[in-house]
Amino acid sequence: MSGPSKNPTILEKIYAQRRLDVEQAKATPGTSFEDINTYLAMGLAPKLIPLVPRLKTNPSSSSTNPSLSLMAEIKRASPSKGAIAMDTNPAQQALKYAEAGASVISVLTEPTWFKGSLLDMRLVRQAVDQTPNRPAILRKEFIFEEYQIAEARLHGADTVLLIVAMLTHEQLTALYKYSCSLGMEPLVEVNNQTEMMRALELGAKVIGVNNRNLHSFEVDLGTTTKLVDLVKEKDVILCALSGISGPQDVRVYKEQSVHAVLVGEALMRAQDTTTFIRELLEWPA
Ligand SMILES: O=P(O)(O)OC[C@@H](O)[C@@H](O)c1c[nH]c2ccccc12
Repeated sequence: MSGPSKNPTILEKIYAQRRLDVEQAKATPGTSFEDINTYLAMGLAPKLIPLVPRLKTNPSSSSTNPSLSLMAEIKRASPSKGAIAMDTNPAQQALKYAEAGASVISVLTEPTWFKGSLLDMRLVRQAVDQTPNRPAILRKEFIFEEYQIAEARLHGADTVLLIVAMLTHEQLTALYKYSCSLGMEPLVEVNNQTEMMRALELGAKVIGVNNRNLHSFEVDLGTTTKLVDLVKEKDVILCALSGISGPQDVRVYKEQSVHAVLVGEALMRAQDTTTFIRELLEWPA
């Protein structure tokens, strides 16, 4: 990302803070990059599952009229909404997501604006570990260094988010390769046509279109729709991210052959998570 600007956007602010956080973690005895690599080499990271096949199965995928897959997010708070669900227990919430049929559980690990942590992600992973056909765990984070990817793997992630808008071509390529080398196909996030072209050039197999512009916070569900044609006939799993609140939103994406939706706030606020998920995706009871 370009240097500090006078009126930094929220993405720039988070990025600047995350750089400091990562420097501190790397300088802390016990969590240096060398330590993390040693732990990984010792085989201390929990076993992973591959993202692509997991995204292709959901409670309706064997029916004649299959629905989309769900990436369900654990999100306590956000910079645009403030507190969302401060008292929700991530492990309990994750179990509900798993039992309802989510393919992926996304866990925000950013502490300052999203009030998340690596511990949240680790406990989510432990909670769903023994569930049948467990969901893949996504580290939802602002990633700019290999260190954060190694950390994700050690703490039980199966995949990580890479935000194209935040990374130079060199960074994006290196981080994508590194993540794949650890067995994790990343979710590559784009917000417009130029970014989509970059994701495709990279060879990304799972691409998420963020309907929320991370600089301005504006949400437009049509952002995904506009980019659908660019992945037609390609071996890419296309996911719509952000601002999805009801079955009508999902139905539109289904008609456009979007493969998955990532939902945070609406799930965190739902009174009855299980029923909400079934209705949202129009899955069989
Ligand atoms: O809560 P929503 O509107 O359903 O959105 C979820 C998710 O898409 C959003 O949390 C998100 C998408 N990309 C991100 C990058 C960083 C942090 C958060 C995000």
